[in-house]
Amino acid sequence: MSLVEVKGVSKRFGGLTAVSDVDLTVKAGEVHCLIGPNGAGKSTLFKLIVGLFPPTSGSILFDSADITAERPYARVQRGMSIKMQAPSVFKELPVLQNIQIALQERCSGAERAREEERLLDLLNLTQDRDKMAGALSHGQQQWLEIGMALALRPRLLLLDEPTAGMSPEETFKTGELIKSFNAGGMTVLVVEHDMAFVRQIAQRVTVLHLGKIFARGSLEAILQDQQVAEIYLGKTHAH
Ligand SMILES: Nc1ncnc2c1ncn2[C@@H]1O[C@H](COP(=O)(O)OP(=O)(O)OP(=O)(O)O)[C@@H](O)[C@H]1O
Repeated sequence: MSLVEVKGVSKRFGGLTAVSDVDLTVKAGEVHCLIGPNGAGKSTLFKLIVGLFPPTSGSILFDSADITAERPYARVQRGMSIKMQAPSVFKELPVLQNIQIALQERCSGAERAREEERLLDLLNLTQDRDKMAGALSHGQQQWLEIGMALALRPRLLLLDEPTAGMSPEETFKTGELIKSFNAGGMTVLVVEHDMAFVRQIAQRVTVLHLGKIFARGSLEAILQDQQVAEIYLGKTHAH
């Protein structure tokens, strides 16, 4: 079953077509990675799916409902949760309070207390619960923000370059974290540059290039495609 269907979507900024007639399906229960060289249109497509931009043309379905005209908050209510590229935790507040803010809409009382503990444990932040979020390492801040996105118990978790600025160890831990959410049934769509990370987590991959779908399938199949290697892999190391 498809959870997200992007149908013939384009996005133009003045004379520039950032996303051009894209069809993309994210199946329920999969980890799907969106890859491609700089400027390929990945972040734009991501923002179209979460409703931060309206498409110039085309439609977007979530769980078979047409959400093309819906605002981001309505998409969140349907079960989407997003983590943008730069961490945006409340740095001047303790870790626990960041989690509490994220949970306040969904639960209260004893249930909230249980959820706080579950999330802190999942993110490996139990020891750091009273630290100011701004005092955490960059990787831990990214995890805290992923935890805040998870507080909504989304059906679809959308992550834009979740490993940006992370050490290889932090990147690996992030991959294991994503795999554990997915094992619990969550669908995950990730924009990512780091191919080792994509290999660690992706069940299916879509390659964007110059705003168009260039290839899709398993990472193994895509890596055997010479053209993908030329347009993407040759450049990714320079990123
Ligand atoms: N708000 C905007 N206004 C005008 N042009 C934009 C806007 N957002 C993106 N673009 C342009 O659209 C194209 C695609 O950009 P986008 O950020 O989606 O690519 P990307 O694949 O995410 O790149 P990167 O890997 O560098 O983040 C680029 O040419 C970019 O300059």
